[in-house]
Amino acid sequence: MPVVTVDWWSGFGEDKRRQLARSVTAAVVEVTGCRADSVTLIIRDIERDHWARGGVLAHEREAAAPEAGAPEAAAPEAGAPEAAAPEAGAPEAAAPEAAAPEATEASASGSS
Ligand SMILES: O=C(O)/C=C/C=C(\O)C(=O)O
Repeated sequence: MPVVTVDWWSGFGEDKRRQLARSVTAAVVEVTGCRADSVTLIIRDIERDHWARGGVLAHEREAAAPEAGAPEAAAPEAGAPEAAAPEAGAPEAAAPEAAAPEATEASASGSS
């Protein structure tokens, strides 16, 4: 009975929540092999004044650079703003294969 929680900024509408529910559920089913009706998704809308990164509240960061982080301004259909321009310090941007367990398994099976 997998339970997935997504915390994201308030502003996405019901269509986006429905799309997220379908996509996340499909991904969990694909990965685990469980039934779709056993997957629970909890979506929590967080106001930007209750969200801080790097010690700065998001609404204050947005006020300083409005185009930098608002999902509405960054075409949410295309994915998170970070997906389009990963930050230099993000581990997944630096070496995605290093963190993937499949890479280790593939190497192990290939060498035996
Ligand atoms: O930059 C952050 O700290 C958070 C960004 C969050 C979103 O873009 C979102 O929930 O849509």
